[in-house]
Amino acid sequence: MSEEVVVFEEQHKHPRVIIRDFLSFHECKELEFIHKSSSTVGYRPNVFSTTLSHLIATNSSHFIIPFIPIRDRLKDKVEEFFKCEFELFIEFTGLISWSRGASIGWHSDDNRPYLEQRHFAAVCYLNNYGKDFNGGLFHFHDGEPTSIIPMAGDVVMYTSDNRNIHSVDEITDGERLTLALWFSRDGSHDEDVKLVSLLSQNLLHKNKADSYLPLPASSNMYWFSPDQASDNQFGFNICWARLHVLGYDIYICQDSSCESDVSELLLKPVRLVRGNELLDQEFVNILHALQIVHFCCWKGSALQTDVSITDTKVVKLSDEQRKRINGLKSELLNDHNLALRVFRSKTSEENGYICFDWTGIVAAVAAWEDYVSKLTEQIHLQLPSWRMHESIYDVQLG
Ligand SMILES: O=C(O)CCC(=O)C(=O)O
Ligand SMILES: [Fe+2]
Repeated sequence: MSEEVVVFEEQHKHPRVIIRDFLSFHECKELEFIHKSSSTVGYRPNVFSTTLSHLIATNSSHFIIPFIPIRDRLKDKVEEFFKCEFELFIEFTGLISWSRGASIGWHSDDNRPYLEQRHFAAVCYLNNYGKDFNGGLFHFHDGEPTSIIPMAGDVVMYTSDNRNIHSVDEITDGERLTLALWFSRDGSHDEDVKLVSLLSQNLLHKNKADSYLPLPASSNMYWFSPDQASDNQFGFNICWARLHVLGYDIYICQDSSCESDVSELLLKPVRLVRGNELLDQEFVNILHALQIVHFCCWKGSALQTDVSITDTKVVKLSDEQRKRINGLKSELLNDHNLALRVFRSKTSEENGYICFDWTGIVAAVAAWEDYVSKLTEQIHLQLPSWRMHESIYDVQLG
């Protein structure tokens, strides 16, 4: 599909552009996979985010690779459209999802002292209004267009100043996902410098073989509470909840009965459970299991065809194991209905209830390993050039 650039009258008064089909279906789905398996609770109520520095901090630096060509293309387009070639730096890159209850009133994106460096914004829509979520329309206060209906693959670019005051309606259902970037003319706010330094510290001393297994951040970063301002004990762990809405339970393998610290629990090996079936396959921690399940959702039927399944071992869950699962669930998912309201997808197909089969998960384990090891190889090949230039870009390796 080729992109279509939509420009509007009074460009000088309201510098903005929409590009339809800027991202491919594959790019949207890959970023959705990364977000749903790596996000943390965000900076505002009912918002979740995945930043590049968070990916590095959780041993998932390789997930930066799919962002790189997209960032390059976005920066080129912003510079071309707003006529500032070679002048911009990327200030922030992040995947941001909003679920039921999230909204933002009229604002410009540079409206706080600590945001003054933001000169341009690019918001890419990764899923669809009406299908994946309801509510969440984008509005400009003045000029054309007055509203934007988010559609996967489209991007809106605008200056961050008060010529582009905008708002987003409250999400009423589902989860609205975007890739948001801000650009600055001020090189001291270049996020690449910071990211390259983090990558260097994280990757240089690591054993390549296990460098792609995820490592959870502190547990409060995954704790959703209805009232985020207070240290509310009600709510849920978002990793557990994302698996729960897809029909899975988590069995924590080592004896965790005396474990009171949730952070410790998140670091333990886990197994996946569905109904009274336990898959006889250990994942290093809950994030690892979450990645496999979302990888399976992403790849779907494409997985089964090229992997032969001979050793799918499923055992019956014992009463003792069920008791332990329920005990942990009452702690980590103490508001079950809230979790469903926040994460339940609008389409039951995506919730994985149709044609569920353990062989899909087993196939996903092998295919995921192949996928992440290739990304890891890429990051090790490109990092020396990034270090040299203090910039993250698509290195053409001859
Ligand atoms: O997600 C959108 O459509 C815009 C979000 C926004 O305005 C912001 O994060 O400042
Ligand atoms: Fe905004």
